[in-house]
Amino acid sequence: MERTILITGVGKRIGYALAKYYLAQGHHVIGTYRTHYDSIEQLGKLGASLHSCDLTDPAAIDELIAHINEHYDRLDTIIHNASDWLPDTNGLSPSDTMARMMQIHVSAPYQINLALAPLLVAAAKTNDDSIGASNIIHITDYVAEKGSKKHIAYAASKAALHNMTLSFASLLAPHVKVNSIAPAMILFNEHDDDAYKVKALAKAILPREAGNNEIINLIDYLQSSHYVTGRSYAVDGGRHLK
Ligand SMILES: NC(=O)C1=CN([C@@H]2O[C@H](COP(=O)(O)OP(=O)(O)OC[C@H]3O[C@@H](n4cnc5c(N)ncnc54)[C@H](OP(=O)(O)O)[C@@H]3O)[C@@H](O)[C@H]2O)C=CC1
Ligand SMILES: Nc1nc2c(c(=O)[nH]1)N=C([C@H](O)[C@@H](O)CO)CN2
Repeated sequence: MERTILITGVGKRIGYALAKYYLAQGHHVIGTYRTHYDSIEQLGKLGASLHSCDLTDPAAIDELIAHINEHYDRLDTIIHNASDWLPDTNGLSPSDTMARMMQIHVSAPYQINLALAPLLVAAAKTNDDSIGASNIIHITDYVAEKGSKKHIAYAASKAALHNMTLSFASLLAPHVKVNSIAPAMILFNEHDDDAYKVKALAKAILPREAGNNEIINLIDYLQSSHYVTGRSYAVDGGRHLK
């Protein structure tokens, strides 16, 4: 069955991998991006519907929502992937840092979920029992439960994002399942040096750079489930046991 899947932040890394995967599986992908990389051209050639949307701009989010409501009568899955991993020492004031983190990771998903929930419900009501409910997936972070000395505002916003998983799961049942995915070491960044990599890998009892497929496979499972909602799934190499 072809799903219509909205993914935020498809320009690179996990979001780009998710978009490519679901396009290859024959689904219709609506992707949002901020920076127009070559990857956006690639996704367009693969059939994705792509929308520039800076999630710090509520008006841009309203435009995205209006477009989706005008052109679609159903949504099967929303994946809130877009994120800014902003350290506390970043040149902005503390209030601007926290406001930015809460806007991108909490306010934007909140605005999108409330506005597009009717499309998710509409899809679920047309699905036969083998497909079941629609899905919202919030990609949070291991630090939502642990905190972070260097990314306090980021971690707090990801914890708030998970709290919204609880609220939206209660609000939208039984037509929409809402779950969090809390990753740890999925992909290094290009600027990560060897010393950083050794330190980061040592934090887990399964010391590895997990890779995109850990997230893809879990999202496939969550979409296939008929009985999982309001939960967080850790993808973190057993960091809590170190
Ligand atoms: N990579 C990892 O190991 C881990 C990842 N995660 C989470 O997984 C998800 C994906 O991670 P990853 O692929 O590494 O993320 P990246 O930081 O590499 O990319 C995130 C995406 O979000 C977009 N984005 C950032 N700020 C904004 C904004 N203001 N408006 C719109 N889009 C924006 C980026 O666009 P642009 O390119 O324009 O900046 C980019 O496409 C995130 O939610 C992240 O927090 C959690 C733990 C570990
Ligand atoms: N938006 C992002 N969030 C996070 C990233 C990232 O690259 N972009 N990376 C991490 C780290 O991998 C961390 O989990 C391990 O050092 C966390 N969040």
